[in-house]
Amino acid sequence: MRTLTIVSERHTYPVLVGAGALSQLPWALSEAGLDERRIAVITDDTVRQQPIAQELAHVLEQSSYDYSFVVIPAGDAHKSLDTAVYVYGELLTMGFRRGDVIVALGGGVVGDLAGFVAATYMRGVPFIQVPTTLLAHDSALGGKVGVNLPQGKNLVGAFYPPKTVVFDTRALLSLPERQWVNGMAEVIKHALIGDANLFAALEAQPLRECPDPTFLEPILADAMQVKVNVVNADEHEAGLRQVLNVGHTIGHAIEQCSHYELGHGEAIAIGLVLEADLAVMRGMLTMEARDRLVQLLRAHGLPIRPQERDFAEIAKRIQVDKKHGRRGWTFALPQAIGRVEVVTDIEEDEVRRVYERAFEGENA
Ligand SMILES: NC(=O)c1ccc[n+]([C@@H]2O[C@H](COP(=O)([O-])OP(=O)(O)OC[C@H]3O[C@@H](n4cnc5c(N)ncnc54)[C@H](O)[C@@H]3O)[C@@H](O)[C@H]2O)c1
Ligand SMILES: O=C(O)C(=O)C[C@@H](O)[C@H](O)[C@H](O)COP(=O)(O)O
Ligand SMILES: [Zn+2]
Repeated sequence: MRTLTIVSERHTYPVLVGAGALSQLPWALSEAGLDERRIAVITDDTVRQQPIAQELAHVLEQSSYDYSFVVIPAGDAHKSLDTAVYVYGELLTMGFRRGDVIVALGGGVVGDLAGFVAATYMRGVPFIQVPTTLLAHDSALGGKVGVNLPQGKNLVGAFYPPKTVVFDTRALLSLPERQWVNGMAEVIKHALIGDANLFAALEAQPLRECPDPTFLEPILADAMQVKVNVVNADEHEAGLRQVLNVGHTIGHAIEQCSHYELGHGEAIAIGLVLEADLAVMRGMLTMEARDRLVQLLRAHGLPIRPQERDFAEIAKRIQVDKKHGRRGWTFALPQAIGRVEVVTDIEEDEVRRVYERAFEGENA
């Protein structure tokens, strides 16, 4: 098992990663000063049926914790204020108090929503992330919590760090192949941002399915370390943290336009390609590096072309992205494999050009 450390303004917290990490949860609760608290485990109706949920219940029972499950419907369409209101109601019904603890058991949807509930219920209760998807190697770290609005992704939220993250990689054994691949998009994103060696290792041996834990752990830890380094330098996204958003300015718009038919990682893969095209058009990135990115995404079975033909629909959603200042649009664009830069003067017309070009010669 490996431990990474995140230094937040509120508190420093450990990220435990490895097969069997869940057995460390009572220790982690105790280290965070949360012994003998009441626990609400927020999860979704798919994760509730998985072995990892039974395992969590077993661990809590063994340590005599008083716990209850609060179950929400699976899927990004439910990462909403309506679902948060439902969860607040369930917590009130069970008499959940300020001193009690929320455990987010699930992928990024559960983590973001449960974290948002934790940040806001009675003005804030402690919470713990127990990620269960590969994609959540990203979402469980860094304290961004929130929900979507009909107008755009993650438009309401907070920076609210968990007390600890316990990532038991055995959870990934029940993940469907599509969800594995979905998570690989953010692993590739982390390699693109800050680890050219990881990028090359994935080129040499693509991970189309969950490998043996001894092989997976260092790869996962390297991807997570890229995020940890950025978050530790700029927790509240004053500047540098925007690099973690590469692929997302267009990707979020694509994700929402698909009405969440596309997974987050699938949409981000398409966004990464289009934003790499934009970087090439601006003379920031070589065509060779762009082609390596496209090949790596393809090798992992990720989509690389958008489906939504109406750029106006995409532009409407890009417009509400949280990164933009008052002048142009702000994008995080790749400069090289292992380096991303924030650009603040992107014109809508440039994005339209790369977007519409993606449909040219599509049947060739
Ligand atoms: N806060 C952040 O920093 C951050 C970072 C990246 C992504 N996100 C957010 O994360 C979300 C995407 O996360 P996701 O892809 O994990 O989606 P998700 O939580 O919807 O999980 C994907 C699917 O896998 C199922 N699932 C989860 N764990 C499983 C398991 N162990 N076995 C079987 N099925 C399982 C879920 O029920 C769901 O149907 C998006 O809303 C995105 O905006 C947030
Ligand atoms: O942690 C970050 O910062 C990220 O940008 C990670 C992204 O992968 C993630 O999807 C995040 O939720 C996007 O944040 P947002 O600020 O664009 O909503
Ligand atoms: Zn993301």
